[in-house]
Amino acid sequence: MTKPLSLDEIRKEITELDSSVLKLLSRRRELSLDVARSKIEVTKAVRDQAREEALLVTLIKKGRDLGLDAHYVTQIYHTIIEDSVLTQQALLQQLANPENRQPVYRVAFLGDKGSYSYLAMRKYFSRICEDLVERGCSSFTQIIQEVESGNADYAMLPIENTSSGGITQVYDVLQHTTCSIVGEMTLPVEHCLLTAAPTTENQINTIYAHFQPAQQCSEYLDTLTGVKIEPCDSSSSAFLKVSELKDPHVAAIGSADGGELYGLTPIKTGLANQKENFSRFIVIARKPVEVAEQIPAKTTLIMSVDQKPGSLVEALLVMREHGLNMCKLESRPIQGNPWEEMFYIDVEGNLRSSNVQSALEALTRITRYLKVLGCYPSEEVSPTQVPLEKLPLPTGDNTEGSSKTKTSSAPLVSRESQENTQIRLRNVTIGGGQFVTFAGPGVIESQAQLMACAQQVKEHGAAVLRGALYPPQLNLDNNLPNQGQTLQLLREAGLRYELPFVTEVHQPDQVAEVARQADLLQIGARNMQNLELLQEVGRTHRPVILKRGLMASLDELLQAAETIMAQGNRQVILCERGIRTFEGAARQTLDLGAIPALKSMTHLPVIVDPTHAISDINQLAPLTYASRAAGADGIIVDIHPQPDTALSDGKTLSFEQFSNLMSGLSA
Ligand SMILES: O=C(O)C(=O)C[C@]1(C(=O)O)C=C[C@@H](O)C=C1
Repeated sequence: MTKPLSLDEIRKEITELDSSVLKLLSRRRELSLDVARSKIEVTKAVRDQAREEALLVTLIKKGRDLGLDAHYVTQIYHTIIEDSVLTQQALLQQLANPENRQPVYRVAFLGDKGSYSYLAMRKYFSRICEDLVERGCSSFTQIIQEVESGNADYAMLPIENTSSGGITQVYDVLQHTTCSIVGEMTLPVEHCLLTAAPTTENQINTIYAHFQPAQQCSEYLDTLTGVKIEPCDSSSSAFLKVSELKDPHVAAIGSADGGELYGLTPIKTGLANQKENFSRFIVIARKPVEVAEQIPAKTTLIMSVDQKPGSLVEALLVMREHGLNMCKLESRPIQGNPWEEMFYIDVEGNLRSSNVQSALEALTRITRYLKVLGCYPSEEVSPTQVPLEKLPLPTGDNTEGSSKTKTSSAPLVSRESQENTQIRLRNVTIGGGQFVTFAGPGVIESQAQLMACAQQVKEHGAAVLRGALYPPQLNLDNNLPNQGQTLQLLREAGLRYELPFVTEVHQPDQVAEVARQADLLQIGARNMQNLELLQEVGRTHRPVILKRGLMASLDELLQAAETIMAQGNRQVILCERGIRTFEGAARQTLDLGAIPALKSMTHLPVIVDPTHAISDINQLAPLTYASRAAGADGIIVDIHPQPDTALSDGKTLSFEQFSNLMSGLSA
């Protein structure tokens, strides 16, 4: 028998392997630069998602043969491809703007080392130059002045955040600057509570924070009592203050990476109101840049229009007439002209292109003021997803040619009112023709059980993680995670496996908190006619799965959907889950006929949950295929590492059975 390797020997081999991986990554980067050069001659776009998809399919297959799971391989290659795209874009931009090339740039930003602007600046310029001279500033006006006066080559300015919205002071300085926007980047912002001395959260009585992070964490801060919030002019000055005080009662809000530069340690993470908290930054320079044709470009305009009815609409219609997608519209008061607004508009398009040029000509004729703030490469590299079926069946469109039923007492849900509703959850579209699988434990029992299920969900190409929050039919004394813990577990699993997640709401007072964290809400069959719950869910912006009541007619289901939609939330997914009949073989009878019937009555997506309508788990796959054949947009299934011990009251698939089901769906 060979002697097992010692820890030192294993580590030596790991280090050698990692060095080889780095060499290969460096060679891959060189090759992507060659690809970029080859694309100049043929003016081919940098991004080729068909090629990415084919590559991912090959790599996932190869990975599986080597014992690597699909999620792991996909995650790594999303990062590698993103790097490849951004590296190619940086090269093409340099070639398109040779006069801007310098080994060292001077960059102005808010705060000092460790601020979010500092982290964004380091990340953005790492691809563009060899070194940076950092010019930390104490205000946005000072930052712009640094560039306008020639003290800095560039400025990095935060422009918007997914929790707190547009950064109005930055919009205001842009109204008067002579500089141009030449770039953008998005940074994930993970706010933490950081301290300099060993302590616990409940000992903290003072928190130092910049206004923006404090606003983005307002819901967390509102839960604290007797804690003083000390405003600072940047996150880095908050770090500095806390590092100087070294007091166990004092903390700062900021990023873990930034805090580390000041010797601070995070004692709590994930403080932001939104679970996915991102900030977008813009890069400013004295002169505009050209954007290479191979790169997706954005153009930012500011304009003011006449103070008469319809002026803004007329201006916006110009974008539509020229086929320009507008990805941002903000307004700010015009300084010095009370009640007059300046509109900031981002459109997807290159300033040099004929449609942007002719749109600008048309706008010049109908606006009072119009200025291009800049045209710059779009840095959004959305990850390519490999679809479950390489050739998806057009399941969502089975209603074509069917008579459009008028549901007169439910005008919002009626098929007459519009074409099929499609609901987007990150990269998943429900109701768009693809059959979507929702899978996960019926009842969340522990972190290990949920993580194991989430791993399977991802590995087998299901699109949404499901997990029940409160099992009302179970005794809650038995150490199950409570509502807060369950949401936290789902959030962790969703983040780790990049899966949107759905969970059930039972009472109106749960809705706001669940809607803050989950991607999708679910109303159970027994609550289908709970008016207050329907109305509360209708007031949120989260899509909702509405299950048909055990004894509800299709009209009653549609009335319930109408109640939700009447409150403003138009993102309703209907779910057939079996109804009570005289047949006692299973708890309920799946009404397959409801699928095409609903499809002819409403434009809303329809999914199926067969969990309670089978007497044996082997009946689940045939009903799933039948649901797809009948035109359903998706299926909900329960999975569990040990189905025999599952606390869920429905029939549950083992991982192996789930794997077989997913293979059947992709065949
Ligand atoms: O093959 C290409 O065309 C590339 O640009 C390379 C690459 C990659 O890194 O694999 C990068 C971007 C494209 O979207 C597709 C693939």
